[in-house]
This record gives sequence, C-alpha cells and structure tokens, in this order.
Amino acid sequence: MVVSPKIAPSMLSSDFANLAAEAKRMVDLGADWLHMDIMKLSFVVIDLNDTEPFLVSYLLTSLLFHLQDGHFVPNLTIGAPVIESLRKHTSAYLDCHLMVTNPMDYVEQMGKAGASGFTFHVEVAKENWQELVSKIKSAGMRPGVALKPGTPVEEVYPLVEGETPVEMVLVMTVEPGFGGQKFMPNMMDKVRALRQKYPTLDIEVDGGLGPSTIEAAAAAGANCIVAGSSVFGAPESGKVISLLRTSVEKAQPTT
Ligand SMILES: O=C(CO)[C@@H](O)[C@H](O)COP(=O)(O)O
Ligand SMILES: [Fe+2]
Repeated sequence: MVVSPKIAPSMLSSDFANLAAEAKRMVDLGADWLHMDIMKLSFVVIDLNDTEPFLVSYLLTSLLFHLQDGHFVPNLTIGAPVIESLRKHTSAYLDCHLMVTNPMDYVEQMGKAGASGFTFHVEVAKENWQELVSKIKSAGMRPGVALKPGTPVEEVYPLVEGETPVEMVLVMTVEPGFGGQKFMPNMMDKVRALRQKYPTLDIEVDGGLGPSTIEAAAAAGANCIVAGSSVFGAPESGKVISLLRTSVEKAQPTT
C-alpha cells in the first residue's frame, strides 16, 4: 500500500439538524474523515420596499460584511461555529474544504474551532499561498490545496514542492458550490498527472463520486474520496463506504 484510502462523506448532504448524530453514524459505518464544505454567500436579493427599516439596516450591514468575501460560489453553508459545535461531539478528522475568496481570514477561527484539515483553493491564493500554508500549520491544521475544473493542474505543483508544502491536493470533479452534481471524468487526467509525479501524496477527489464513478478515480490514483449524495442517499450508506474503500485498495500498487 503506497497511500491509504480515506473515505470522507460530505456532510453537506447530511441532515444539518442532526449533525452530531449524522457524524457519529458515518464514523460508525467506517468513514475515515468527515468532509465539511465551508462556502460563502455570493449575493443577497431583498425587497427593500417591503422590509422594516431596522431590518434593512441589519441586512445592509451583513451584505457589506459578506461582500468582503462572498463571491467564490453561489451557496452558503456552514462556518467555524458549526465546526466548533461538532467538535464537541466527535474526535473524527474534520476535512474542511474552504470555498471562500479570502481563506486567510478563516485560518485562526477554523483552527480554534477544531478543524483538522484546511483546504483552500489555489485560484484565490496565488499571491500568498506560502504565508497561508505556514499559518494553517501553526494553527495546528493540515494544509491542502484544491483546484476547480477549469484550473490547470500545473498550478498546484509549486505548492506541493514548496519549502512549506501542502499535504493534500483536492481535485474538484464538479464545479464547486453544490452537492449532487455529475462527475467530470476528464478531471482524471489531473489525478493521473499528480499521482505519477507524487507517489505518496494524498490526492482527494470531490464531486459526483459513488459506486459508478469510483473505479475511474481509484484507477487514476485518487486515495481520498469525498462522497455526499451517494453515501447519504443510499439505503445502506455503510455498503457504499466499504465499496469506495475496496476500490481504492484494489487500485493501489502492492509493494
Ligand atoms: O465541495 C463540494 C461541492 O462544492 C462537495 O464536497 C460536495 O458536497 C460533494 O457532494 P456530492 O457530489 O458527492 O453529492
Ligand atoms: Fe467539498
């Protein structure tokens, strides 16, 4: 075994009202990591004519706050307070995927909240990735870098080879933003290129993974598998988790 499989159910597809119980259920069914998608709202539509003045002022203040960051993806999910609450209920590895435009702003709070891995997007960290990676490590988290489908894989090479390297590359196999989308098989070229160059690197795939797509991802060399709708939507989630693991194990070269 060169790299060990890490099966990471995406909690984006879980019942948010029962997050702690859902996390325990996944760990009991064999999950190695819990994948937490942290996204920021892109745009707010409000009808000002029909709104109380105090609410208008509150909404405008929030909107200004959001605009400092929020235009990476058109969705709003969870943040550090939820990670902090969940951490009280589980010791599992919380694999946090930050879909925000200013990841640096979140390092300290995510570290304090109890995040285990902090994966930022290369598209928004071209200028400051070295400082970002150092801060993530100092905050006690494992740094990872993600790339969107349209981003060439070469863009992450310097981050893997840097003096303070990232420890995981996350290849997006759908456009970031939502669960339940269709897997993009052509992204496997990126995974193959990464695996050939870095035999022991953790390579994560995220988006549309499940029984019908895992073979392609595992054969290309992915070992960390994020799966949301295929795991939570299955009648027997544990069977899907085991199948994902077996596929990764089978595809590994034996040493
Ligand atoms: O980062 C994302 C979406 O932006 C993912 O982590 C999804 O949550 C994966 O969900 P499925 O495609 O497996 O349903
Ligand atoms: Fe994700």
